[in-house]
Amino acid sequence: MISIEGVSKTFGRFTALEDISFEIADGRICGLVGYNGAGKTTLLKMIAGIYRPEAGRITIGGVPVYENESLKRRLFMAQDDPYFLPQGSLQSMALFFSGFYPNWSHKTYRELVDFFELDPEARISGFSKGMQRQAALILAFATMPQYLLMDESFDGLDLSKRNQLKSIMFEYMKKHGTNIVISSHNLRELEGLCDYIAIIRDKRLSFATTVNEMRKRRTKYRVAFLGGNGIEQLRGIQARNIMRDDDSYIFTWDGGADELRKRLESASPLWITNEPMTLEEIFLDEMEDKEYDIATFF
Ligand SMILES: Nc1ncnc2c1ncn2[C@@H]1O[C@H](COP(=O)(O)OP(=O)(O)OP(=O)(O)O)[C@@H](O)[C@H]1O
Repeated sequence: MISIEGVSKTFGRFTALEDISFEIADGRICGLVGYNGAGKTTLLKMIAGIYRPEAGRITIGGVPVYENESLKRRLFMAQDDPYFLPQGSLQSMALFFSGFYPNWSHKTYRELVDFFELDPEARISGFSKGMQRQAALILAFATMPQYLLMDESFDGLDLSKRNQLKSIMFEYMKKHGTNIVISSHNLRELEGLCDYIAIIRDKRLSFATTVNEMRKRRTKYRVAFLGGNGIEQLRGIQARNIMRDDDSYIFTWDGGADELRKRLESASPLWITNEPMTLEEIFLDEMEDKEYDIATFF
């Protein structure tokens, strides 16, 4: 269990994160989501024990992680800008990591090198961005971490490699019941992968919940009105993200269909249907972006 209790982080006078609290149970794949600059990397670095929180505390399996050497050897953070030894190859990195991580598996390392078809003797700095990402992931999994923190790990990978990475994550999770936290600003990437989501917004935790609960929070409806127009009624019931689509409106609303039918009665709805929301739609709905009049920019 990863437990984050009232955690804040400042850099000089700048507050990056404020009073974050949530728990990630063992065996979960948690998606840490937020826009650019939301504080995802900062939080991951605190979970990894790289940064010390100014307030609050983070424990893993009940013990604090900061300056906890033995815990850090069972945990791996696959950074967005992975570290490699200067002039390092996969082989030299494997040697380097095998000395630090007691669970290092040379078998897993060899399997993954073959799987990704990378040359273990080549200089990693000569690899493309996507290949460097793959090299970092090979090393990450070969340390056989009990806790795996992944910062934007899908970035730079092509579609087939992304799918392969998802399969590897599932397989690793199935065999080792590890705890994986993956940050992303792309919910589409996390669909079908994560069973727990934490959203950071304006330096604070917006919410952290299971994906099932998240889907129950909000429903996307489609409604058609007799006579075509019902926008005022929809605004009146605080429908969100209202969009017109031919003769119907699509919007999100927090309540159930029966209640909605009752609330819209005066506008004579012809029919009301609901549709499943993707994680991305729930995220965008939650973020409620400011509206800009882009036409005035130029
Ligand atoms: N070492 C640092 N020194 C000063 N400010 C920092 C430092 N690291 C992060 N910040 C600031 O903290 C905020 C959060 O940054 P962070 O990298 O955690 O965001 P992020 O959610 O990972 O963003 P992105 O999706 O763009 O990678 C940003 O405003 C950033 O400028």
